[in-house]
Amino acid sequence: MEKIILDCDPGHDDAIAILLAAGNPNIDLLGITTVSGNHNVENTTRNALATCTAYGIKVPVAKGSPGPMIADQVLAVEIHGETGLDGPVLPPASFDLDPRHAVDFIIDTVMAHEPGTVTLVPVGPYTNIGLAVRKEPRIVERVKKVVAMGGAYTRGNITPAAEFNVYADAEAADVVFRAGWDVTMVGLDLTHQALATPDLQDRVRAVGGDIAQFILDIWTFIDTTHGGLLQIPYPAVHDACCVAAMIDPTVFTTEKADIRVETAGRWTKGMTVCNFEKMGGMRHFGGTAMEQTNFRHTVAMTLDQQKFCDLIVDALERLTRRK
Ligand SMILES: Nc1ccc([C@@H]2N[C@H](CO)[C@@H](O)[C@H]2O)cc1
Ligand SMILES: [Ca+2]
Repeated sequence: MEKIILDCDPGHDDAIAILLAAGNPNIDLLGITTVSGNHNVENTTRNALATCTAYGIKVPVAKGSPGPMIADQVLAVEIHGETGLDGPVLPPASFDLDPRHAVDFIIDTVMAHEPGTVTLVPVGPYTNIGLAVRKEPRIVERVKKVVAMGGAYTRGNITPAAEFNVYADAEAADVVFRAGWDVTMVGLDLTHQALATPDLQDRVRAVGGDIAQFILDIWTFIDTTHGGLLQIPYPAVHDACCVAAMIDPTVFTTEKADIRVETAGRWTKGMTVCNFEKMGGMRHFGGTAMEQTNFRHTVAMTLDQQKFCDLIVDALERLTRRK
C-alpha cells in the first residue's frame, strides 16, 4: 500500500481525488490537509469534511494555511463557485477537524512513519508544504516523494504562462521544487488529457447510487458553468491524476527535467520553466552545465486514459458497494 497525505483545496476535482484515494485499496490515506486556493480555507475545509462525512471516509482532516506565504491571495471562485464546490449538494460535516494545523499534521505524520514510506500529494497551492519544509527540514529526506498537481510546460490556465496552484503561491512552489526531494510534476499538459468525456460520464452513471450522482453533479456544474470558456472540451479531472499515479505508476509516462519556478516575472510569475535538455543543452538556464543537468524533477507526459478511467470507475464501485 502507498501511504499518502493529500493536501488539497476542494474544489470539484479535489473531491474526486479524495474519492479515488479512499476507494482504492492500494492507497493508505493517512490524512487530508486543506489550503486556500479554489476558495478560502474555511470553504475548502468544509468541503473536504463534508465529502468525507457524506461518503464514510474516516481519515483525519487538518485545516491549513488561509493564504499564500507572500503573494496577495488569488482564489479560483470563478471556477468553483461561491462555496468552492457549487453544484452537488453535500450534508453538513459531522466530524471534527484534527486539532493540529495542517503544517503540524504533515510534519508529525511524516516523522512518525518509517523514512521513505510517506508520499506528499499536494493538489492545491503548495503553501502548507512549503511551510512544513521550512518548519521541519528533516521531512525533505524522510518523505518517499512529492507528487504534485500543478505547473505546466506548455500553457497555463490562470495566466498564459502559469497554472493556478503554482501561481497562487509561487514562492511556496519555489521552496517545494528546490527543496531537493523527489518531485513529480503532474501539470496541465497531463491533466488536460484526463477529461470527463461522455464515455466516462456514462460509465459513472451506470454504477448508480449517490456517489456516482455526486461525481456527475460535479462535472455538470463545471461543464455548464464554463462550457467553452476553458481550453478543454470536457471537465478536467486534474487532481485524481496524482492519486492514480500512486496506484499505478504506468498510468502516465514521464520524462526527467530540471524545473525552475518563476517568482519575479511580470508576465510569467508562477511559470514552471522546464529544462528537458541533456548536458549543456541550455547553457543560459542557471549556471554551470552540472547545475542545469541535475534533473531533480520528473514530469508527467502522456496519460493512459483507459487505465485512468478504469481506476475512477473501480474506486466508485468499491465505495458504492461498501456503502
Ligand atoms: N481553471 C481552474 C481549474 C482548476 C483549478 C484547480 N487548480 C488545479 C488546476 O489548475 C487543480 O488542482 C484544480 O483543483 C483552478 C483553476
Ligand atoms: Ca485542487
